[in-house]
Amino acid sequence: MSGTEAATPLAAARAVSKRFQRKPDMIERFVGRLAGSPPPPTVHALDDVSLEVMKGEVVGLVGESGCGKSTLGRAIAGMLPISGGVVERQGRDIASLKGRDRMEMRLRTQIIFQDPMSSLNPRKTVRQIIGEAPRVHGLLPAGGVDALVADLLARVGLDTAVAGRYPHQFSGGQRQRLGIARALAVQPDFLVCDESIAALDVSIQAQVINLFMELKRDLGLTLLFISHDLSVVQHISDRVVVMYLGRIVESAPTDEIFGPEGPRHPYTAALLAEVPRIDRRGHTFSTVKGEIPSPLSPPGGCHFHPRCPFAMDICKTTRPALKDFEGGHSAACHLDGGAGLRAIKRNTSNDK
Ligand SMILES: Nc1ncnc2c1ncn2[C@@H]1O[C@H](COP(=O)(O)OP(=O)(O)OP(=O)(O)O)[C@@H](O)[C@H]1O
Repeated sequence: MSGTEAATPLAAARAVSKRFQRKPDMIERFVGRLAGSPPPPTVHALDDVSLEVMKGEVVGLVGESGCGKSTLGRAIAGMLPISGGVVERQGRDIASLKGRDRMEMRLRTQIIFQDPMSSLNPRKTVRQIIGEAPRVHGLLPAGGVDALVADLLARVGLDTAVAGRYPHQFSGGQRQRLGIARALAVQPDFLVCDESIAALDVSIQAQVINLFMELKRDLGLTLLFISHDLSVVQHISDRVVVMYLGRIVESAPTDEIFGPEGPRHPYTAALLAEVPRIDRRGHTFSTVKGEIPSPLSPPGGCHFHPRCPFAMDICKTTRPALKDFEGGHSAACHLDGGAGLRAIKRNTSNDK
């Protein structure tokens, strides 16, 4: 470094930034080095995923960390560009919409994140946080911001007197309620709840789940409920969708997947086996073995085959199609001619 030597990292950063201002060609040289390095590896966070959510439905989306749940939720909410395929709302491709139509469609899907603190502006009051988006988008009711804020606070179970407070003055559960109130302020009909209760104490989790159920009932909301916790998903969802390494491997009504017939895919069975339940003695096949493979180089054929206790040769080479069965159940598995675990379960119970 020429000229004055920077004494602290901050001073050094300032000095570098000044040099860039004086010599813009240095930026070009820096970019040139990056461009010459090998291209970064590509992760296909979603691989030929197709998900339909019906109006008023609660869909639980489960799977191990990194399988693509959040990516799918964000893509549905229009927060992430997708490299192929479409996201449709009532038959309309949301990417094809322009101007006001596009904005209205975006507002109709809102995401509730895991950590409300990181998505609530700490410098703004509750009134500002809740009132901002509806004001910007011309969605304020006749009574103005105050009426809207009071209505939403009451709806999420908070005292209307807290409108002048800041996010740090609330507990974790209360902040999540604020996050929900802010989402509701733009009148969505579809909420993507991305691990929305994962950071809360168990007793608070139950309260927030009940709030989601009340909102669904009272406002006719549709929910995509992303969670690691299968017992929560069982409680809240009408349908369970299971993802593994960017693919949907099973989708079924909750009653069926948690009922006596159980899942058709060994991965779902392994996930379920890890949920402690007193009524499932003799129902457990295996627990999921080993680490989830790197999404940078997923295994060929069925991505789950290296961990599957029932893997066959075909599983190593051929991707199983997601096959539809009666009752709205679908699974992607080569077992039992594509019927999944059912034959093995039947044989196991006959042997007893
Ligand atoms: N911004 C990003 N840049 C690069 N890779 C990403 C990005 N976001 C996600 N990924 C990758 O995409 C894959 C899917 O990630 P995603 O967060 O959707 O999974 P997830 O199932 O929601 O995991 P978790 O339960 O841990 O949140 C992972 O391999 C992840 O590393």
